[in-house]
Formats: sequence, C-alpha cells, structure tokens
Amino acid sequence: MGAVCCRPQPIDFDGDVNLFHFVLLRCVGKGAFGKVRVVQHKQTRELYALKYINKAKCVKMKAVPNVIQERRLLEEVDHPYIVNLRYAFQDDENCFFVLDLMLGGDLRFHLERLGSLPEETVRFYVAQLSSGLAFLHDNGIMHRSVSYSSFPSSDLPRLTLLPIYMKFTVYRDLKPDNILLDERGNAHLTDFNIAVHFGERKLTGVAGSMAYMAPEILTKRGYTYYIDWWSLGVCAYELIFGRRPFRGRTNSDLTYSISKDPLKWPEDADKKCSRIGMQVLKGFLERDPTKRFGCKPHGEGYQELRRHPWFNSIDWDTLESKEQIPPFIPDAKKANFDASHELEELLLEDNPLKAKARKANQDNLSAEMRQMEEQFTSYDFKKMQRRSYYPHNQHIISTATGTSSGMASSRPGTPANDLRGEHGITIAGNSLDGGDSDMIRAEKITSEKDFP
Ligand SMILES: Nc1ncnc2c1ncn2[C@@H]1O[C@H](COP(=O)(O)OP(=O)(O)OP(=O)(O)O)[C@@H](O)[C@H]1O
Repeated sequence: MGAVCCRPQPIDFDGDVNLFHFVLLRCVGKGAFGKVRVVQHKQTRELYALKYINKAKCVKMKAVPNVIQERRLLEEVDHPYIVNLRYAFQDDENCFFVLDLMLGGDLRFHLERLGSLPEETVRFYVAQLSSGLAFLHDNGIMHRSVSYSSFPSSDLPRLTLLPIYMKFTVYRDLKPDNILLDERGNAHLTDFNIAVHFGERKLTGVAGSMAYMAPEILTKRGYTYYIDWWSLGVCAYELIFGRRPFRGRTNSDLTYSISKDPLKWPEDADKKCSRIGMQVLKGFLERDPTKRFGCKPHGEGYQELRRHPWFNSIDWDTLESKEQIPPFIPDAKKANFDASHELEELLLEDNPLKAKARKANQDNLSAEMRQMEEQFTSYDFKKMQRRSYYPHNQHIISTATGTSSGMASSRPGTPANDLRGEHGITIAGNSLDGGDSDMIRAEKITSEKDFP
C-alpha cells in the first residue's frame, strides 16, 4: 500500500497549465519579489525561464497592479528581441511567468566583467533593441476597441468615422540589467513591470531607473515613448565607454546632470568609438525629444535610424529572423549568471519552490489576494491567442488603495538585500494621467568605473 502513496500523480497536460507541468532546474536570478530559475516542460521538453513572485510579498509592497499589468502587457507582445511570455499561472503562494530562456546572461553581468564592450558589438545590440522598441511603440497604434457588431447597421457608415483609440506602449526601464542575451548572443528586452500603454495624453508618472531617465520625465511636463530612445543612448554609451554619460552622487545631482550637463566624452573616447558612432550616441542623447534620434513620429524615426551609415554593416532585412551571427557569443561553459543565486537557494532558502495542489476553499482571501486571483489569469501560448487588454490595461487599480481617479498604487523598490546592490531607494510618484504606474527607482551609482 505504501508504494501507492508514493507513485507520482499523473499530469494532466490537457488541463490548465500549472507548476506540475515543469521540472524545476537551477536558480539564475533574483528580482524584487521572487526568483528566476530554469525549468523544463515535462511534455515538450522545452527549456524556459520561470519567474515567480511571492503573492504575500507583492501585497505587502503594494505591487499587485504592477504584476497584473506586467502579465497583461506580456501576453500582448511577441517579438524576436523581446523575452516573450509563454505561460502564466498562479498557485496559493506565487504568481508564475514562464518566459523565453536567455542563457547568455544580462548585459550588466557582461559589462561588469569586461569593463566595456567593442563598438561593433554595441551597434549590433542597438540594432536588435531598436527593432524591439519600434515594435513596442508601434504595437497596434491604431486600436479599434469599438465593437461594430453592437451597433445598428444603419449607423455603420457614420461609425467608421468615429475616432479610434491611439495606443502606444512605452517600455521605460531600458538599462543593461534588463537586456538579456540568448545562448547565441542576441539581445532581448525583459522586465515589463513598469511598461505601460497610453493613448493620446502624455504620461507624467516618474518611473524607471534614474540614471537612464530622459530629461522630460524629470521635468514632469509630460512625455511619450521618445524616452526609450534616450535610455537606449545611455545604455549604448555605458556599454562602449564603461561609464554613464550623466552622473551624480545624489538624486538631485543626477537630475541636474541629466537636465543640464553638456554631453562629455571620455579622454580615450576615439579609441573606443568612431566619430559616426559618437554622432549616433549624441543623437539619442538630444534633450529636445522632437529632435532626438529615433523619435520622428509614425515610425519614421526608426526608418531614419535604419538608414544611418553607422548601421551599414547591419542587414536589416534578415535582422528579425536572427540569421546574423552575433559578434559576441557568450561562453556556454562559463556560467553567465551570478552563482550566488543558486548557492543561496541551496543553502539559505527555507521555503524552496515546490509544485503544490491548490486549496479548494478560496473564500477568505483579502481584497488584494482576490484581485490577483481574478486578474492574474492563466495563459498558455500553445492553446491561446495573444490578446490586448487595452484600454482597460491603462487603469489597473489596487483593490486596497486605488482611488476613483484610477491611480495605481505605488510599488516600493528592490529590497536592500539584492545581491548585486544596483538599485537604491524607491519612492512613489503620482500619475495624473491615470495610465502610468507610479514608481521611481532612484539609483545609487555604485558600479561605475572612472576613466582618466
Ligand atoms: N528569461 C530569462 N532567462 C534567463 N535569465 C533571466 C530571465 N529573466 C530574468 N533572468 C535573470 O534573473 C534576474 C532577475 O530578473 P527579474 O526580471 O525577476 O528581476 P528584476 O530585473 O529585478 O525585475 P523586477 O523589478 O521585476 O524584480 C535577471 O537579472 C536575469 O539575470
């Protein structure tokens, strides 16, 4: 009889996706609310990254709307240079994102080890990331959310003239930490927890990592997705020269530097970057967003970027099919992850992740737990079509703290025990447009290297 109790339960692959469908492998990263580990789907044998977020911690840190927003936005996008969502589900303890696995590590990891990257490598990443950003920005720009079938047919000629929703997506968190390489060395955008949709009204909420924030975010007069091209410029500069273009010891020094300091180049800049490359960096780091490189409206900025001579070596026609050989191939033998994550999991974790059946009774949940239960819905890329939640995704209100203006509750920052210690204080900001999750991650400049 004893053998019966130990026999593994059959797995229902036809039912909703859950943690029993995966073999849990090594731990490769740690985020603000949970961890990231490699998993293998037991039926397809495909490897993925499993990002899991502790629900109680998420409620405590008032991050429920952010997690739901990230889940919804990720369902919507699918692009070769974005870390795409493949499955989403939850159990009593955690929310789970199953994502494309990136075995090459993040660019912060490589930058810290190498000091700086060759211009040619950075150009390749900038091309791939530009393609990802242009996709996000343009993603369904015109979004018809009127269901024509709900109107009498006599109204149809008039209805075709109805204004249609303008919809843009702004990523807002571009930095080397959020650029992941696959095992072949292709760069991908990840971490969509402060990305947001918006319509015709500009965004005003202060969100992102301060060192990468465009000046128009800091002046609080409203901004659009043009900010992402600025952040791409900061990243490219940092990757090529090993230090950021604008720096400050305090938040106000950094704000001043981003808003006012002239763009300076390291003394040995011309050894690391061609004149034409510097022209591109300067173009991204233009304070006036209407003159910024990449920012001409209706996708023209991206087309202009593709035609720029700095990108002559890039074959744009095959870029998205990943046929080009990346200039830097991460060494598969050396772990491209901080080994302390796995060690910490093995030695210090007192509640290791384990697949558990759900409790039948969900009656006594707090308002936020219920919100997660209802809105962090399951997704399975093999069985479901991707869908857009817009315009509803704009106004995710925390059940506990939301106001009638639709303001999302604030999300405090990365805990101090983040092993890499890259993010410092996080404070809440307020969004007047209601579509902007409110978060600022001010950054301690701890990992900078100074050139003479
Ligand atoms: N798809 C992936 N494949 C491989 N490693 C990943 C993947 N996603 C994340 N990681 C690793 O896990 C680390 C933590 O990622 P995660 O997105 O959870 O944390 P984070 O950047 O701090 O975001 P958050 O603000 O959501 O906590 C990353 O820096 C990366 O090294």
